[in-house]
Amino acid sequence: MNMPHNAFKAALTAKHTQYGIWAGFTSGYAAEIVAGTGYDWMLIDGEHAPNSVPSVLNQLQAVAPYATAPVVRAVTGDANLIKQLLDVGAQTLMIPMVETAEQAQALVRAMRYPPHGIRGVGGGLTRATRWDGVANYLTTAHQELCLIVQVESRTGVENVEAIAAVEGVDAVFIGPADLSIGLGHAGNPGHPEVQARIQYAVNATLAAGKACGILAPNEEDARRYQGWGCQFIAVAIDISLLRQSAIATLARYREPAAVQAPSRTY
Ligand SMILES: O=C(O)C(=O)C[C@H](O)[C@@H](O)CO
Repeated sequence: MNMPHNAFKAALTAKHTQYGIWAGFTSGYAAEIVAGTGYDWMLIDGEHAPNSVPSVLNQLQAVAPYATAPVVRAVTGDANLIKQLLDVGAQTLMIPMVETAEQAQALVRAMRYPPHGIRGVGGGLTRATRWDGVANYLTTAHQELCLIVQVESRTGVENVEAIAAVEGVDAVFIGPADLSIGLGHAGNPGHPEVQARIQYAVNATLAAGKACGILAPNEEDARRYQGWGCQFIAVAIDISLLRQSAIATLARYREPAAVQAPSRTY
């Protein structure tokens, strides 16, 4: 059996933007609905959605038949958690709040087998190897694995050149919500200081020859970041889409005062 192809990693060098959607429902059923809608990639969020390794596995299995590539965000860069997520078959990992090149190097090592890293061998127990069905998994796995580090703090942006330059880091993903609150502009990623740092981080990442991504559910933001050179942009969050649509539908029938105004992080 051949190694499953990582369509997300392959597309990072494509000329056209990869549009993604945040998947926060933690269920295979909901993830499959999202995967059937045609986005290039979807983010299974293990940081802020209440996911576990088994629930991530369930979603990876549910979306496997679809063209939408799953990206899994871990809650931390812990090497043991990374090992488990890779073993259940995640091929692209996003790790939040990376602030130094040393942290990025440790993440690369967590994703690679010795002598290049510290990943333990799960072998025939793991979905990643298709229970030992994939030939030469131990020596070729790294070719289809993809590491995205999140830069989303003042310190992270200060160190972004060094972070992006780390061999084995495939992409940098900017977190506008955390960056804005960290800079003292809670809920205001559009603040000029935040925007200046985002643009700086995008430029530095591209200059290092790495791909840059960002979350931008607001269309104007998404198009601006696209213009700055971001190659993969999450333009929607499934939970927000449901809530906004539910509110808008009810608003067509109820008095405006009786309908909740949606509040936004972005
Ligand atoms: O800082 C950000 O922006 C992110 O990292 C994304 C948020 O965590 C996202 O979950 C908000 O919905």
